[in-house]
Amino acid sequence: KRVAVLISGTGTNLQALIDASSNEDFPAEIALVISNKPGVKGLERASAHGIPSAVVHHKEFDTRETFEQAIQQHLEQYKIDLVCLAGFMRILTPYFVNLWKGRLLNTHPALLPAFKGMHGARMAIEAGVRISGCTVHFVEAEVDAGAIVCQRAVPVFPSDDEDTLQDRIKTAEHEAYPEALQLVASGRCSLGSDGRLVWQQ
Ligand SMILES: Nc1nc2ccc(CNc3ccc(C(=O)NCCCC(=O)O)cc3)cc2c(=O)[nH]1
Ligand SMILES: N[C@@H]1O[C@H](COP(=O)(O)O)[C@@H](O)[C@H]1O
Repeated sequence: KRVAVLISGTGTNLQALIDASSNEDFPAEIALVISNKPGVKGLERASAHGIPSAVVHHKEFDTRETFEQAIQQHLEQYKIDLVCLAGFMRILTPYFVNLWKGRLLNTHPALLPAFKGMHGARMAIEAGVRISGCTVHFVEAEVDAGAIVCQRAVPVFPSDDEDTLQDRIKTAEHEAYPEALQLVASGRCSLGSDGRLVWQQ
């Protein structure tokens, strides 16, 4: 499967997917990286591995749909089969989500359905939970609400602040995302028409 990874920043999850895909038994190759922000570290990671990349800057478009159409053109050009959001921070409209239903994954830095939104680690600290983690899920129009493919739990220590917890969560994501991509790219896991996860026996 040809995979495009959409980023907005440092790209440590992108790096984890690149590293996992370098094993020839892995059922996916990272064929394209798209960032909505120029000059981010994730773009350097792509070029360091000879992976084509593009910047589609959302501020250059009048509407969300035209921004997403520009992304779609790159995905078609590179014959992409699956899209992975990895720190991609723009909400996608139903236009894009419906084009990629069942072929669009995201990683969230909390154990969904808890702590939806931008600041999963911060909300866990504020809530005083003792366990948090990450969730890889299919992307639906409703934010952070798609069928869950993989989750990893991490402990929350009394000494933790948002940064130390976010770091531990990222380490868990770097295991969970390749596992989730493996499951979906191999066809082991898919999204049912009822929006629930389907496991091939
Ligand atoms: N439709 C759909 N699209 C998404 C886009 C990104 C992410 C990543 N997680 C995200 C979760 C929340 C946000 C957010 O609230 N950003 C501030 C507003 C930015 C903007 O105006 O665009 C961004 C990414 C998840 C989803 C999702 O679950 N469903
Ligand atoms: N949405 C969150 O943003 C972070 C992106 O990190 P990176 O992959 O760019 O290092 C990840 O923790 C992801 O869950």
